[in-house]
Amino acid sequence: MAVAVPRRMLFIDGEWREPVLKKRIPVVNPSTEELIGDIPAATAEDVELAVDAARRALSRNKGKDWARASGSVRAGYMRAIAARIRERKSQFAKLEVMDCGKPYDEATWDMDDVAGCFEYYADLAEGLDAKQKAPISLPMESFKSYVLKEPIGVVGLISPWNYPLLMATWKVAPALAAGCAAILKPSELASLYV
Ligand SMILES: NC(=O)c1ccc[n+]([C@@H]2O[C@H](COP(=O)([O-])OP(=O)(O)OC[C@H]3O[C@@H](n4cnc5c(N)ncnc54)[C@H](O)[C@@H]3O)[C@@H](O)[C@H]2O)c1
Ligand SMILES: NCCCC=O
Repeated sequence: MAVAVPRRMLFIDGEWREPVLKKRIPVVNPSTEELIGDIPAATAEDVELAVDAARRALSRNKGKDWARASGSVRAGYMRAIAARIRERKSQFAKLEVMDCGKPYDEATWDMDDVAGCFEYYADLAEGLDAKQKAPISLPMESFKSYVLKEPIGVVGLISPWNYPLLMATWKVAPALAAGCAAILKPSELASLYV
C-alpha cells in the first residue's frame, strides 16, 4: 500500500520552489503515527511571490492567454488535468491514505470525483462561451445592453484536510473555469498531493 513520499516544494510561477524561509512541516501518518516526510511551510514572503506571479499570469498577452481566453480553451486544460488524475489515480489515492488516514477504496472514489469535478467545470466553461454577451431586452431601441462575464481576478483558496485533493478541486476547478488565477493554500495536515 505505501508509496514513496515525494519531496514536496511550492509551485509558484510555473516552477517548483523551496519556500523563501526554508521552513518545513512534518507529515505524520495518522494510522501508524510514523513520521513519513515533510511539506514546505509557506510564509507571507511566498504568498507575495505567488500573488505577483498570479497577477502577471492574468495580464500576460493582454489577458488572452487565460482570463480572456475562451471557455473552451480553458476547458481543454481542465480536461487534460482530469485525464492525468485518472492516469495517476492509484498513486494519489495511496498518498491520501498515508496523509489523512482514510480507507484506500474511499480515496480511490475521491480521485474519480476529482476528475469528474474538473470535467463538470470544463463543461460549464464551454457553456460560458455561448452565454457571453447575451443581449438584454430593453424598452428603448436606442439603447443596447448585454451581459459580459469576466473573471474576478486572483483568488486565494484554503482547502481542508479530510478530502485533500477533492476539496481543493471544488475550489480550483470553478476558479479556473471562470478564468481566474488561483492561489491554493492546502491544509497543513494533508498536503502530500501537492
Ligand atoms: N472540511 C470539509 O469537509 C469541507 C467541505 C467543503 C468545503 N470546505 C471548505 O474548505 C475550507 C476549509 O475548511 P476546514 O473544514 O478545513 O475549515 P477550518 O476552519 O478547519 O480551516 C482551517 C484551515 O484554514 C487555514 N487558515 C485559517 N486562517 C488562515 C489565514 N489567516 N491564512 C491562511 N490560512 C488560514 C488553516 O491553516 C487551516 O488549514 C472552508 O472554506 C470550508 O468551507 C470544507
Ligand atoms: N463526497 C465528498 C464530500 C466532501 C465534503 O463535503
